[in-house]
Amino acid sequence: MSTKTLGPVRRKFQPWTDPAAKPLIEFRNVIKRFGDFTAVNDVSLGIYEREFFALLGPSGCGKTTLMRMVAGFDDPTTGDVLLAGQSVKGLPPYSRPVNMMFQSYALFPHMSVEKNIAFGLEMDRLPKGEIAARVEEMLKLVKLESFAKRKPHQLSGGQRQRVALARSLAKKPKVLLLDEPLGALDRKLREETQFELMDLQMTLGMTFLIVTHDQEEAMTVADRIAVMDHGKLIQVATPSEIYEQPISRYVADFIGDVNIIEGRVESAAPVVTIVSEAAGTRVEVNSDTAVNAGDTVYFAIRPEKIAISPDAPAETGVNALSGTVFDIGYLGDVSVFHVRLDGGRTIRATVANRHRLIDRPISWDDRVWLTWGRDSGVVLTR
Ligand SMILES: Nc1ncnc2c1ncn2[C@@H]1O[C@H](COP(=O)(O)OP(=O)(O)OP(=O)(O)O)[C@@H](O)[C@H]1O
Repeated sequence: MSTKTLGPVRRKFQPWTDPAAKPLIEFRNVIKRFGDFTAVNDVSLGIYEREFFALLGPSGCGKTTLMRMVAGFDDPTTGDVLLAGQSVKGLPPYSRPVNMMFQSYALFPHMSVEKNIAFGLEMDRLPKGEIAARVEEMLKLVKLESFAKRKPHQLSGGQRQRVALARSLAKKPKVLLLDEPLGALDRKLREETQFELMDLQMTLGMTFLIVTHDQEEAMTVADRIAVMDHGKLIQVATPSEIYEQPISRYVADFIGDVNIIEGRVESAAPVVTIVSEAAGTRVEVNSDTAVNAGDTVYFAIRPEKIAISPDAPAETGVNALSGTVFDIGYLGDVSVFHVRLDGGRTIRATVANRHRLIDRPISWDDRVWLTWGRDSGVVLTR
């Protein structure tokens, strides 16, 4: 199975960078209030045909509400939602070219797998032959051909989830909305199903909008991610941009692990030099962030970008801090070293375990050096 981000076709798939491209789904200054509570706060966003788009954020940030307004279960209080350039405000769910698959999907327990998949098509009174052909196609797509006659209780959780997916795909909606679609699956199955979803989405050429609070899932499946907080879009970008160039501490912290060092800009050019009293250090960064001497800023660096060594660095021009190891988290593939700097604060550095760990070269209470280059971290102003 292939990941689409590696494919040559997918690599060029960036309609959001094309000023002539028209979004398939568009939110225009959407505000949604429930009483005096604002669940969605002035969201403007375009999602393009064939895009796999993820809404990511903590519980209650407004992800599902945003999606429900596409599906037609809710309408904006103000602003507009458009599908293919047409406002869908006021249109009932069944008149929209959209289908929504819920986490707590309700398969009909008394119906077989094939009946479940056929249900929507029968409601639409499609000819019998066409329904049979479509059901067969869907069963093949989700690899459940041999399970057609079973009832939902005779399936595993993952298989049930695939039936729900087949059911929501059967009507071939232009847009499929997935609300935590893999929530019920264990980690291994979840990861496999993520790749299946990506393959399906590519094969069918559909537009997928997924809601998740699992950042790894969003990073894996999505072409772009919107990180939300309190009803607002904080950053909308590709997974790698979100990870490598977060625009704020909130985003940096929400996606993956990060060390954040607060400091003051000592000089802004040609490299940004930050002095941090709390960390007892000076950091040099190549940065595009517009800052001025004297500004308070935050230096953010991912643990895997910090090298850890018992020896002081030989090179000049790298950032180097010394400290003492006070904790080591062994995660199998990587080890996370918690290092207390001489100034008192803690930095985490991750090391890939490329060899089987029998004796650790670095252990508890060891004195170590942490080093990184000028391009390894980012400067954040908020
Ligand atoms: N019908 C409603 N009436 C009142 N408040 C609502 C209603 N629907 C949602 N809310 C509130 O709006 C906010 C956003 O809810 P929403 O379901 O969009 O969050 P979410 O980001 O999807 O969260 P989760 O990850 O927990 O599903 C929440 O604070 C929720 O309590």
